Amino acid sequence: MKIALIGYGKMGKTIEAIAQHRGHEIVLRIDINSPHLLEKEHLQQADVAIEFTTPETAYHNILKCFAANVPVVCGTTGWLEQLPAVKAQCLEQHQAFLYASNFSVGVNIFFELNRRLAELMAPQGAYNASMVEVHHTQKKDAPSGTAITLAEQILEKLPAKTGWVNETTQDPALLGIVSERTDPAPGTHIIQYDSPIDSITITHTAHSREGFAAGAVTAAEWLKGKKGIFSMKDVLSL
Ligand SMILES: NC(=O)C1=CN([C@@H]2O[C@H](COP(=O)(O)OP(=O)(O)OC[C@H]3O[C@@H](n4cnc5c(N)ncnc54)[C@H](OP(=O)(O)O)[C@@H]3O)[C@@H](O)[C@H]2O)C=CC1
Ligand SMILES: O=C(O)C1=N[C@H](C(=O)O)C[C@H](O)C1
Repeated sequence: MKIALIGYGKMGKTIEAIAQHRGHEIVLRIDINSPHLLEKEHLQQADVAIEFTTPETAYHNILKCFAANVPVVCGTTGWLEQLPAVKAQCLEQHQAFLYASNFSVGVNIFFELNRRLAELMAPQGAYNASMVEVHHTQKKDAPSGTAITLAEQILEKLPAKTGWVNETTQDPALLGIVSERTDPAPGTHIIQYDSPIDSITITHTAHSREGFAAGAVTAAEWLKGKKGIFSMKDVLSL
């Protein structure tokens, strides 16, 4: 498969190594210094584009892929307010788009555990839910995209919580998400349910970026030749 890498930073380089190891060819490496490579005549060399850039640039890059008729796998976080517009454009232009706040198999299983745990906790008024996410100091967004996905799942299942805040809170109606930045930290997410009697904690710890990158390559392999809007739930049949 021919892959265009949009964003050639920590994730772009890890994806390159895994994709090449699996026999794929990287036909374009696009970073902030090579915006001309986002034009149709270059992008259409690729079977699929994998986009890991910045919150400010993801939206524009994805629309460039649609314009070139290239399916796009996107892992950039911190631009969720533009996601509905991207999905609308994808459908209108009959394109293919797969977004995940986290591509690792482990986190996608953790998402299922989180949903089920919140469901079990819904009638248990004695417990208060909270979250901690830990990432490296170069991370631009907080809370992490993964933390927002986890929070949305909890809000869907726990009627006691009506919103989330990116700090500790004494308000029982709010889910507090604490963001810690330290090095090295590829990504840790901790969900806690505390009562006066006991606590339940579930944790996912990434040991490197390999899981995210391998998942993104798997998603690209899966997306090639498809049209529509997809997620890792489709790829992993969860
Ligand atoms: N969904 C998931 O599983 C994961 C998502 N992420 C997310 O992926 C994103 C990237 O992470 P990471 O690789 O660690 O970050 P990096 O900062 O290491 O890489 C981002 C890259 O994007 C480049 N870039 C900036 N603007 C543009 C542009 N307009 N066009 C093309 N490239 C551009 C940057 O170039 P320059 O350095 O020159 O500015 C840099 O090389 C983040 O949003 C992060 O949260 C990260 C890990 C997993
Ligand atoms: O920026 C990162 O590094 C990561 N970002 C994603 C997120 O915001 O959730 C996924 C992973 O946690 C690493």
